[in-house]
Amino acid sequence: MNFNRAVIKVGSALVAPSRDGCSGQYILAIAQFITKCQQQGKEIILVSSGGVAAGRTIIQHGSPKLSLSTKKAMASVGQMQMMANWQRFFDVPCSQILITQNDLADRERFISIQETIKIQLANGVLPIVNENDTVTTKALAIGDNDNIAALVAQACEADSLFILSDIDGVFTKDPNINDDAVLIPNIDKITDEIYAMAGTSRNPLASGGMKTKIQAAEKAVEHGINTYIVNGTKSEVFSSLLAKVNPGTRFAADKDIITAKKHWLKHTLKSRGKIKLDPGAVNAVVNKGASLLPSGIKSVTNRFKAGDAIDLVDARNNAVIAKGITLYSHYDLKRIMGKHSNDITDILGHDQGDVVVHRDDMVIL
Ligand SMILES: Nc1ncnc2c1ncn2[C@@H]1O[C@H](COP(=O)(O)OP(=O)(O)O)[C@@H](O)[C@H]1O
Ligand SMILES: N[C@@H](CCC(=O)OP(=O)(O)O)C(=O)O
Repeated sequence: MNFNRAVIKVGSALVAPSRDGCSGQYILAIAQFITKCQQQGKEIILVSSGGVAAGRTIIQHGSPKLSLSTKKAMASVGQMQMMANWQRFFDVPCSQILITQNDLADRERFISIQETIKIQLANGVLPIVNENDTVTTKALAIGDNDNIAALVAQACEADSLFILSDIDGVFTKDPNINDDAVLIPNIDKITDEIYAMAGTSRNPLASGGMKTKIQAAEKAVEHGINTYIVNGTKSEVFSSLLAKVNPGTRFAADKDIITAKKHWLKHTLKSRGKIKLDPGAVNAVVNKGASLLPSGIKSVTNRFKAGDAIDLVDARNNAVIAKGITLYSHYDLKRIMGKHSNDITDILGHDQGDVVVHRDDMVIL
């Protein structure tokens, strides 16, 4: 359980336990844990939820089910309260980093976030990240900080991710509604069976429940990041972590780490379209590690630009075999599909290179 750089994700229930403004009830023990880690020379990045719960008393609301705009208004005012609440427990300066899915999906912005965090860590700052709720739309929002925390852990090359919630870890079913639920201390492989155990949250101000925590763990372990889901309401949990004892559920990091870029491509970028490949192209891409040439493309679906992520589909059975970044738009691809690479310039009047999807910009699924 050794770690040098960790992302710690703190859920709404810990920041604002009564769902009405912030409290120090659980934050104090978490802040003490972070301080002890920092004193041992470890680097910590905090991902904190709780903006909506913290701002709930300030924005008027009628029904218990809040609209997206009301939640955004709460989040933006609650963010100030939440940051102030954290800062009062630290002597080190805290920084506020608000990000969206678009920021993480754009390679340049991803690198910008990465550089900012690294410089702050080198200067003894505690970065505190949350989703920028004001500017997100329903379609674009990652919508939960569990997944954001996994992506941040990847961006700042953390070796561990701690997801602190109001529950001891992953149980065989939701323990809040099933008395016979049993805690699973170690998960070596995240299977459909594990996902089937994970339910939603009963807290209307939280977003994901256990499902998004498992998704986050899957993203993180695949990137070589050990992930823990532990109970942040129990101060003894932090003594266990400092004593290198697992107090909750541990997901072991994948030994076969895929590169940062492929991880970003697979998990963060949304596919904008699909192209169907003939058997020769499928074989070349899947078995020979080749780039995709226009000659192997049989059809193009949806509208997309050069630089977008698209699905590569086996035309024989419609199975998605890979995801990659296309160097050509749907419009250009419709004109060069099935053609030899040497003919691209003649057909289009320009060319972006011989290949449609380069091997380095592709992940096999
Ligand atoms: N299999 C499961 N194991 C543990 N908790 C589960 C499970 N399925 C659903 N849950 C629920 O997930 C909740 C934690 O998620 P959530 O409320 O979103 O926390 P946070 O606000 O910390 O992100 C638990 O309180 C529990 O009710
Ligand atoms: N950006 C939102 C985070 C919502 C969220 O992910 O909540 P949770 O499931 O408690 O981690 C907020 O600050 O309230």
